[in-house]
Amino acid sequence: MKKQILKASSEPTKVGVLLVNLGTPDRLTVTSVRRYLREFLSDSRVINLPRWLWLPILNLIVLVVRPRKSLEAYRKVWLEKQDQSPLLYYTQQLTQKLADKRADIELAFAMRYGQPAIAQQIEHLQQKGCNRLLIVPLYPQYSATTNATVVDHVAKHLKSLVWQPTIRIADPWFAQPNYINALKRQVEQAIAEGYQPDKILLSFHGLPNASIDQGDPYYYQCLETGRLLTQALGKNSNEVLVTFQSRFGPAQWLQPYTSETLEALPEQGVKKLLVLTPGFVADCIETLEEIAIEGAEEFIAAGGEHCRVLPCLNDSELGIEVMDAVINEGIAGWHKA
Ligand SMILES: C=CC1=C(C)c2cc3[nH]c(cc4nc(cc5[nH]c(cc1n2)c(C)c5CCC(=O)O)C(CCC(=O)O)=C4C)c(C)c3C=C
Ligand SMILES: [Fe+2]
Ligand SMILES: [Fe+2]
Repeated sequence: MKKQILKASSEPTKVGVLLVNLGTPDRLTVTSVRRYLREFLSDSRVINLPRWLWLPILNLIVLVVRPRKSLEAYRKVWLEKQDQSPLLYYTQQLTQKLADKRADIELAFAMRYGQPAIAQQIEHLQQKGCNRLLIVPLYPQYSATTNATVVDHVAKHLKSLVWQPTIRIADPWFAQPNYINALKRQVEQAIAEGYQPDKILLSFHGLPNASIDQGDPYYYQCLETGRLLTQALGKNSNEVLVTFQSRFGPAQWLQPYTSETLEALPEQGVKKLLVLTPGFVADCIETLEEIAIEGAEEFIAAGGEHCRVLPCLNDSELGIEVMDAVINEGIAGWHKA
């Protein structure tokens, strides 16, 4: 036994990077959507209500009503050829392209809810010889509902290990010049292609106001991304709006709400709109169905003429550059000579 530890500890140290996204249904079935929603919405980092109150609501109402409704939304954006949800596909592609670019590190991805599981992927990286791990929650802006639950889950797995890898958690990159510049270049490209919007709208995933009151910095990090992008584009806060989408449940969430704004803008003379969803690394049901399909329809129905929704950075060149910089910052000092 001792011998084995000695042998292992004299082996060179490899760096592993684990990208962690939210999670998504495996298949286009009610059962699969229900399983995913059950795991996601049972997380007390996501729904911060007493369990005795929330679990009956979840099991008797939400998991009865919502899976069918969500399935219809997933059906509209499901990637037929791959038979995968967009979130899984783009996360996989991003990981693959980063791995192709980076021979110096081992890369893998996991999902916080569902497959591939965090524990399984940490084990996989350890088997590849990595005893230094950078965990990258795939969210530019930090929230306890997304980032902290990843860290909780990693820690839960580490608790079962005798020889734990050394762990680092990547910083959120809401203000990183590479990220702001990538968003700026996306906007500039749309304009260069001849699309001259009256306004630009940045729609971030929402959060209950109560989370912010409890100290979650998410709102301020979204506003900072918005401010820096506005500045980089040489525009003002009347030309670039920040709104919040995907409200869930009856509580007050961050405002202004995206859908109310989309409905109000045409009346204010905004006929041509450019929309970005900079809080999402990869396109998913929230960007493709809620914004690019439903949101655009709401804008047109309210009298708007054109609503162009840009894709997330996904596995584009710009997206790879952003994540490459996040990784470099995260593993600084871990590089071997
Ligand atoms: C981008 C960051 C995200 C934050 C912050 C976030 C908080 C948050 N979300 C819910 C409830 C739901 N979110 C859902 C989907 C979803 N959420 C994010 C990201 C953030 N969520 C992504 C990337 C996705 C898409 C997943 C996909 O498969 O494409 C859903 C499910 C959608 C549906 O079934 O209709 C719910 C529900 C809460 C309550 C919350 C913070 C309190
Ligand atoms: Fe969400
Ligand atoms: Fe949604």
